[in-house]
Amino acid sequence: MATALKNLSEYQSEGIRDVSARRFGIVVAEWNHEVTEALFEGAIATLKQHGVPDENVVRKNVPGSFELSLGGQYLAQRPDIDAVICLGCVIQGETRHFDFICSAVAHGITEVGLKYNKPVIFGVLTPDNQQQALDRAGGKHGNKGDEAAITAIKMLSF
Ligand SMILES: Nc1c(NC[C@H](O)[C@H](O)[C@H](O)CO)[nH]c(=O)[nH]c1=O
Ligand SMILES: CC(=O)[C@@H](O)COP(=O)(O)O
Repeated sequence: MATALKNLSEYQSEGIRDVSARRFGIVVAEWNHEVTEALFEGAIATLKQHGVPDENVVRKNVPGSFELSLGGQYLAQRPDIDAVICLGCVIQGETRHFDFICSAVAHGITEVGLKYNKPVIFGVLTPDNQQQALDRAGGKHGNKGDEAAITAIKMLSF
């Protein structure tokens, strides 16, 4: 279902376990920081709503979304972190660079989760333009950061 037909911040809550004692890593790409900071605010707010204290969250920044895979791996390999949330925003430009970044980071984040056998969440927006990004970072379509955080929580409830 396209995002335009659903709200990223709405979710079914049945089956969610208590995660207040679990520890989360959040990796935030600095590119398009207005958007990625909004994603982070959504993610941290969602974790707090589920009882996760600030001290149970480790935040690290990376330059761009391409680096989310390695940043996510740095955190996923830590025995004191139960799940990793990767937040980024890759906006289509004039060239095919967008395609290479999006493909690399999607595959990279997937590989990290499988390698370390723990949730590593793809919280990366891949819009055509800035407005589409803002609409999905606390705008009319909700917040991808909320979705990424609740996805991490649900995977820890597996
Ligand atoms: N254009 C965007 C980038 N580009 C930078 C890459 O992510 C990477 O940091 C660089 O290629 C060096 O390895 N990153 C984004 O997150 N969003 C963009 O729109
Ligand atoms: C996704 C990108 O790297 C992109 O913003 C770069 O823009 P361009 O393709 O016009 O060089």
